[in-house]
Amino acid sequence: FFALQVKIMAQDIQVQPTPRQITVKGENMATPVTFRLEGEREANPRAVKLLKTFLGDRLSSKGLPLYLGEKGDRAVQSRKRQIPEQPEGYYLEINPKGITLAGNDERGTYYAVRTFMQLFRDNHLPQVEIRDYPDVRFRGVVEGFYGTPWSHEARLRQLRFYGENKLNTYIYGPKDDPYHSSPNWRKPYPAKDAARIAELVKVANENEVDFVWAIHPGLDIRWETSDRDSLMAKFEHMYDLGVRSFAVFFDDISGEGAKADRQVELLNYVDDHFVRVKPDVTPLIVCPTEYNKDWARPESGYLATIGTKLNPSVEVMWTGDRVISEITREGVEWIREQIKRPSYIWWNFPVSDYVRDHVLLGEVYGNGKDIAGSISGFVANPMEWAEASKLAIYCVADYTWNMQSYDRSRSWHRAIRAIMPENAEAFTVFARHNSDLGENVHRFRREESVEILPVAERFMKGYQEGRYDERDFLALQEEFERVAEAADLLLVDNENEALIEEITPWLHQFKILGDAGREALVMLKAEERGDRELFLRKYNHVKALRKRSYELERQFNQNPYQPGVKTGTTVLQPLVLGIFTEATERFNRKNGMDLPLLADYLPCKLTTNVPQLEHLPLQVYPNRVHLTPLLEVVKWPAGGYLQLELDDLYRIPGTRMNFDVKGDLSWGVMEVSVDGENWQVVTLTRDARGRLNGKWEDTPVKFVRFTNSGKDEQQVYLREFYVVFS
Ligand SMILES: CCCCCN1[C@H](CO)[C@@H](O)[C@H](O)[C@@H]1CC(=O)NC
Repeated sequence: FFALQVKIMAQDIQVQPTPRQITVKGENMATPVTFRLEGEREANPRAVKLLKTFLGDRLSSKGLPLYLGEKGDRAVQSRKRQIPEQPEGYYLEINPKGITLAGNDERGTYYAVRTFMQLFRDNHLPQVEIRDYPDVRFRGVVEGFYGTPWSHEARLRQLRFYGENKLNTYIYGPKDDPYHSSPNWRKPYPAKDAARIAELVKVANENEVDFVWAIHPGLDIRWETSDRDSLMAKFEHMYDLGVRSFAVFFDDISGEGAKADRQVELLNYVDDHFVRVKPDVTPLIVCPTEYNKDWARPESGYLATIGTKLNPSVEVMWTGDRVISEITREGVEWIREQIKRPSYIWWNFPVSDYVRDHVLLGEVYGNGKDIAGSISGFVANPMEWAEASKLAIYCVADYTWNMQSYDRSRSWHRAIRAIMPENAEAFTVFARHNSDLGENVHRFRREESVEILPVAERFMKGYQEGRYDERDFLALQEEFERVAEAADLLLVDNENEALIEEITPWLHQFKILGDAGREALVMLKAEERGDRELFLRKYNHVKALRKRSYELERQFNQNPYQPGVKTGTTVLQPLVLGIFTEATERFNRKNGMDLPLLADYLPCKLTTNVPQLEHLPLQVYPNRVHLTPLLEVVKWPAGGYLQLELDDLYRIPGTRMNFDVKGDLSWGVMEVSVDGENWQVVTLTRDARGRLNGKWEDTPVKFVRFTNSGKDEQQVYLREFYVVFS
């Protein structure tokens, strides 16, 4: 019986991340009024500071002894053999005779204190022994996305969050910071920015987080000593600001900067003459140009060069089989062969810079639990929404510390309670329906609205076949009510204002979705009862809600890629539209009316034979359609075409393309057609900014296409491509 009881008690002891081994040694004990701290002179000063701040006036020269220190320190000598050998491992013991917080190294001691703080209750302490250490050596976040870099305050909050969750790495690499990338990577930061970096380093150290400063020189680096010296000088400048961990990113570049042997020569030089001569700099990290298997070209010999010529101590990053992909055992073993070392995973989730109208709040899943042996690091690339990214980051902390015990749902629920303790329920409802990305160029998808999906599918099928289960109807009604409630509760929440500020546009959209869902269900019942007056009232209400939704889309989160605010796109939005459409069509038939359906605006079909454009989502507005711009270079083969087919005949008062091409664009031809057979050429003029503009005011047309009519493949950036209709 006792063993069972002990087991139960071990489970209700919540430590984050999940420790490797907890042994309950007896009943809970009363929390001592005071503690006598032993070992503070030798122990990790950051651990001492954290513990003393936490215990405050419970510290005294009398009271229960609390032994703190690293393996080899006198204070924890008697427990030396209990301390795990692994880096950052620790041993924690609480019993009526005393408390021991002993690290295998300084960071281990710090983590023992963090665990102790989580176990602490004012009136009782569990009698436990914990032996714990992380699976993955380097764990954390790479701020490596395109878009608005995180604010200084957001970064400070992140670093404290990492300290609480035993993440030990933050890589600073925002693509849109001109001093990280071109054109100013050669220049020192202006004083104000430099001071902020120095403060980040200080706070990172306090939280036992390595602040890794990354440089992204590849867009315009010249393989000469002058640029090598510029890079060394910049690293010295960052060293003077307190940075002790460095990275060089060669991702998302082409041309000269992408040459493997040149990159390796530079990296080995930096490793030999900077990293290894400084007394306290951690191993250099590189992000290779071929950073995923999909982009790896064995014939280029790029990875082979990295594997055979790059100093073995340099860490090599990897995003998996594709730019955005789940990390599998097979995948990490493949790359390990190529680069002759474990890979340092750069996981492109929850980054959303290619689906900017979505927030990604879903569970962290799909990565192997058996990959720890083949990787040296695992850092997540987050969204530009720092607070909202904490949900996934919390789960990554859990997963990378103790893979075998990682439970995606338990971790996700704990993450929500950690981030929104008061409104955990409301935030859970919101996060459940804001997790998928929708159609996107990387074709990476996540589950969404998992619980309600079977009910929604069963109900819609039943409704269309003329009989549905009333219980399903009520379940959907309840869900839409929860959606509306959650939105309002979160909009007035003040426990995490920074988070609410980030997601407010999505909360407004979520409220509209909840209201529209409830009203569409009332429409359905009114139609069944033949209550014309009520039906028309609710019909008009849903249309008004739809219009408000589109207005929000154009007011918030405007960016040149995926402007707007999408929520519940995978299940709830289609469900509302489906109910509204079916009810309205029935009403029209029964009453000889022709109430228009929700103008989903100008449905427009894209067809193309350019591989990278095949799954491009369209941004459709009442009289315009935009192609989603792409971050990566598009290889447009000779004869490659892109065609838009409209639902009717329209004039085209304007069309614009920006391919960010300095050179000749005569290979590009734009044509229009009424029937998709006979085409007329549209005259294109190039404006001062190199954009191609055209229009077609003659006979209305149904098709627009753009073709590479030259004989060579063209490499362009799809910065902007839209067509206006009238
Ligand atoms: C132009 C390359 C498109 C891939 C860009 N990926 C991410 C996803 O959009 C982006 O956030 C990040 O900068 C990045 C580059 C990358 O993954 N490097 C290892």
